[in-house]
Amino acid sequence: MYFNNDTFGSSATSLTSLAVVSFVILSLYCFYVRELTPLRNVPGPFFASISPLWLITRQRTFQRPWVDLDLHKKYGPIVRVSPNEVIVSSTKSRHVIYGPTSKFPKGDWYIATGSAGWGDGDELDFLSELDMDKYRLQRRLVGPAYTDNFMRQIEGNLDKILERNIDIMIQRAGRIEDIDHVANFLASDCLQVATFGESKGLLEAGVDDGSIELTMRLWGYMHWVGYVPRLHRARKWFNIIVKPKLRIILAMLPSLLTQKATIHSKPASQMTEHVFIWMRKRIRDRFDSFASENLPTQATDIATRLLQIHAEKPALKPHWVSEMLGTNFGAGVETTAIAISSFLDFVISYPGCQEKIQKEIDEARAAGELSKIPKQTEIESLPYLSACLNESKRLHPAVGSPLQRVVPHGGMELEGKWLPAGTAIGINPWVMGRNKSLFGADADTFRPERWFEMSPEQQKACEANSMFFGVGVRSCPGKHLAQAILNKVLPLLLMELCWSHAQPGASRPIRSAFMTRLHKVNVQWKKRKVVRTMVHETPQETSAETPSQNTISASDRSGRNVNPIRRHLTESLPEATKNRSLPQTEASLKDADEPIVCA
Ligand code: HEM
Repeated sequence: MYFNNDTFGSSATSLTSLAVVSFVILSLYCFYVRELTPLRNVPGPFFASISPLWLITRQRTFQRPWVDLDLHKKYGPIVRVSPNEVIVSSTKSRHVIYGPTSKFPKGDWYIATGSAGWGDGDELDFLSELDMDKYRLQRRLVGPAYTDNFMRQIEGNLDKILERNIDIMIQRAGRIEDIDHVANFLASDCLQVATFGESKGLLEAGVDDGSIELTMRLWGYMHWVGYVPRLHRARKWFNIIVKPKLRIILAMLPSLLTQKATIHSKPASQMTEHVFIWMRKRIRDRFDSFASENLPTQATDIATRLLQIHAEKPALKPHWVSEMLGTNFGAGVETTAIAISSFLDFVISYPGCQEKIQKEIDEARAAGELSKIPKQTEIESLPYLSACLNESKRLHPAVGSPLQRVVPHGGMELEGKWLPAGTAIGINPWVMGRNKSLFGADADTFRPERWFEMSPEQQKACEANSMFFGVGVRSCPGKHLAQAILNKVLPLLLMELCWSHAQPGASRPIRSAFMTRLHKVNVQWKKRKVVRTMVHETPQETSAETPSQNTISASDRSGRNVNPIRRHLTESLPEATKNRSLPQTEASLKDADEPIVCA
């Protein structure tokens, strides 16, 4: 082929013209989104204001909590993080966006957590649901299976698995373990027994059955694709073409492969089927029992309770029951595991903290206020442990990304800036948990003592602003379930075991993909030498009135305005123990003389 100089010349000219035109269009676009839209007055990084790519690349660092904290430090209480998105940090904004009278719907980010055309639109999928009438109906229907009272009805199931698991952990003392794995195994076993009354014994098997890996991968995808929801919606075509069974296999494939690799090093007896396959079988069994009217009248697990509700109120459709049961695992395991692991990590790291909690536990045991497998309500006899839990909840909430909402019709002014309708807006729970106006100048520090220094009003304000379980109408439906597990597991783990980091002095690395886990933090534990026997093991009476599940309560179960932490402050622990009139049984006298040390 023959080209003359004119051909080269004209194609070079047209390329140059194309580049110039593209540059001009891009510059005009940048100028428009940066300077002519109503968000132009909101401070923030330049690139964030012209393209969502800035935010997506930050998401891909898996360090979103630190990104948002740094942004607020640099730019103030309102920051533009994308052409159409801002984050805010004040308690006032929190009230406006998420409060009881809020009209802010969930943002498009949540589309990525939904099915993108998998189903027929009639699913129960709380996290991504936008139809508020349907949402309210579904929450009302499933509500009785998640109340604080019902959690006490299923407590026996939790006791059994915890008794077994703590024995296994004692046998494994001295091993180096990833704290995230151990916490996931514990949380998964607890949620299995709470849901179905039985567990496949993940902690005992000591291997990921694929569920931990799968959940991590799913969040790894959802947390960034949420910022390009069109991409997720495009999957609808994939879902239409590929049959549902094949889709499930494809979704599970990476975790099945990982599971195989892990399990090969284990004896065959320890092999364990994927939790989602296990779950589907249990759901089918329950429906079969239901069809043959073999359901027990007294529900001791959530599956039975939901089927009872379905029998009473057919508006709770069978597939909604299945989906809600699946939610216990999809939404419950990782979050509960994060709460367990971050609490333990803080307690190990804060000098003297573990010893102080253990002393408190021993004193409560000796006073007959704490069972060998702690009851949910007995957490009230552990004010210092509760204060530590409050600290870890505020400093390391499970969700580490802003809870995205949308400015409603008409727009509004917030933090002195005008935000047009449709602007995405949110507060990161990590940011609210470190709010200095609530927690003081040292809000970034883990210091449980702060909870003893607060007035009841201050404590109430901290409680009301907690975002640990989400906020308002869209707050977590599983909070009583999760809190019931935490109230039992945390005292038990410290009653029986002494914890330490495998590499002392190491930092606390996180991996945040909406769910914010500790990343590769290795721990060890030893059995504690002395675990006191309780004077009398009779379970405490349960009460309909319960303290708030978000943080420690400002009033006791009888309704008196007694803050257990303040009570703890006024009666210092040793004094409180001295004043208790302990029954002088042989066991209590013998225990009182023994030193409490870690083996
Ligand atoms: C310690 C454990 C848990 C923590 C820290 C936690 C935290 C949260 C948070 C922060 C939200 C709000 C998310 C948002 O607004 O985007 C939420 C929502 C949700 N949680 Fe939990 N959760 C826990 C356990 C559970 C359990 C056990 C279940 C099982 C039922 C559950 C089910 C859900 C569901 C379905 C939603 C969506 C609600 C909605 O969007 O309206 N969570 N959770």
